[in-house]
Amino acid sequence: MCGIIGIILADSQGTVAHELFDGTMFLQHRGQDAAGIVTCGNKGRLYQCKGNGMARDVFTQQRMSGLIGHYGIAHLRYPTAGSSANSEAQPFYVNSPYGISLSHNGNLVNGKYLRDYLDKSVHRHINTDSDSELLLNIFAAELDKYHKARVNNDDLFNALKGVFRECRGAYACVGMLAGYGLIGFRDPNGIRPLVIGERLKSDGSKDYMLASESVVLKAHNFNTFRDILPGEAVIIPKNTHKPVFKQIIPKITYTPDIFEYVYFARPDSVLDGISVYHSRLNMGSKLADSILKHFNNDISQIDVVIPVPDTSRHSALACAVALNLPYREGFVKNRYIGRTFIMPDQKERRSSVRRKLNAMESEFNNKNVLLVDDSIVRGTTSKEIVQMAREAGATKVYFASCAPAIRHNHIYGIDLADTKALVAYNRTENDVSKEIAADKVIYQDLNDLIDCCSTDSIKDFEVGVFTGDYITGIEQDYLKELEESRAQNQKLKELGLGNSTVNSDSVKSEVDIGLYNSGDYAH
Ligand SMILES: O=P(O)(O)OC[C@H]1O[C@H](OP(=O)(O)OP(=O)(O)O)[C@H](O)[C@@H]1O
Ligand SMILES: NC(=O)CC[C@H](N)C(=O)O
Ligand SMILES: [Mg+2]
Repeated sequence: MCGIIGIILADSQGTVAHELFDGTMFLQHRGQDAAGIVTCGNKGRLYQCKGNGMARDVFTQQRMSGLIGHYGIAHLRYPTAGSSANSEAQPFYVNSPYGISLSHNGNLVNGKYLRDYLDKSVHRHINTDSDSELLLNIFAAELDKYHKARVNNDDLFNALKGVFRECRGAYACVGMLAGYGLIGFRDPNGIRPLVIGERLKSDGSKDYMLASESVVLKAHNFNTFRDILPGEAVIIPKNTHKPVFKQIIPKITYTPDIFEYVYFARPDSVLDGISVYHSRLNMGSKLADSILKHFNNDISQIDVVIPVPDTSRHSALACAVALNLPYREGFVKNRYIGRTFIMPDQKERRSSVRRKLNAMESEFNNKNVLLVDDSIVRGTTSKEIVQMAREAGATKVYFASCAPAIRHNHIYGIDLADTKALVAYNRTENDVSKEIAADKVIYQDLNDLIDCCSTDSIKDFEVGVFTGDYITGIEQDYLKELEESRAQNQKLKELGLGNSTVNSDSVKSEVDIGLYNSGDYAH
């Protein structure tokens, strides 16, 4: 899913890097693989610090001290295209034209076409397998068409029109044109989120921030904010320091990815006017209805509702209240282990569940427990958790999911390339119960989930992961190629070649050209 941030301060002598760094702390849950910041100094020079790792490890004090300038962008990466090579850490940069850097959240689904177009028609060199590098180069190629020494807002908006025309898929982006200012834009279906806010200063001037989630804005006192709309762009030039909004192309749909509400986003964010927290409470209450149905309205055989920390906590509580059953925190979460689902490989994910969650016997011993999680995806967590509940003495273990069964790829920003890895793939509910060794598995109904998130203005969501119908459609063979490339990356990683220098084109190397994309230059 990735997290993106852009900030421009009113004070042109100010330093933005600290706030960008602080902002990444609020979006770490969106990407744990790589982090990056690029700032722009007064002479229009860009300063960069990026590489693989969590934000706190990449942004050391020493590296941060070199990030000069009052505007800049940041990125937290959860790889969903290409590989997890250092060279694919974002923001990406191209020096021509004008010096552009870009942070992208989402996935393009017509990468093959874009790669071909960039190569054969506009002759731009692409150095990695990242779709974000393609997007940036499309933008650069569009801007190049004006053959101008200096561009203006209209040129930028027109170039974005070209981006919207060429790029298919999900993209919420913040970009920066060296010496010019900040840019933000969102795909015409509004699949991935992007919020803009302002912070009024005592002298009447304003700072501006763009971010994936409202929680970052609130935390930094950017109190007036709104969502960038599908197909809309904003430019905040450093000279005028006034945001200029433009609907670049008419919105096609307004269909945010429902998985933001199920799992991705922080509960204290409001995205597209929908409170993530409230949607999760709704999911818990609605799930109670399905549970009652499954038990023919007799839940006397359930003693206690227990959440699977972290994400399902609020839903599980609402579910327990609706069922009039006790709620207990039977699993203690180790706060030093990050999200397991977005870890890059399965072995790591599996062992992390046990390191992350520990069962308290007193809450399980001789009890029939109803475990509630936000979703069951590969089943890594649920399998382990059910077993832990039994080891802790549970008599019966029922497992309920706030999301419906996941049987399809998520193509807009979740690393779920291989459908066969999904525990519900080609399996019924009963099969899934057997697979995770639960006594019963209960899923939320899709229409109920949609109801939980709907508002007066947004009633449709991107739900392809549940239905296999994707809002943008996909390029022929896209899924097959995605599966193949992700499988190959996985194999290389298992062989320990993911970051090596072995002489093979398919190996992602630390020594991919480092001119603009190395993470280590700042040591
Ligand atoms: O079926 P799986 O493949 O295991 O995926 C689903 C699980 O992964 C996520 O937890 P995660 O540990 O990533 O994050 P959380 O702490 O926010 O719940 C999610 O909340 C589910 O618990
Ligand atoms: N999860 C995301 O948004 C990833 C962005 C981009 N597709 C990448 O893999 O770097
Ligand atoms: Mg979880």
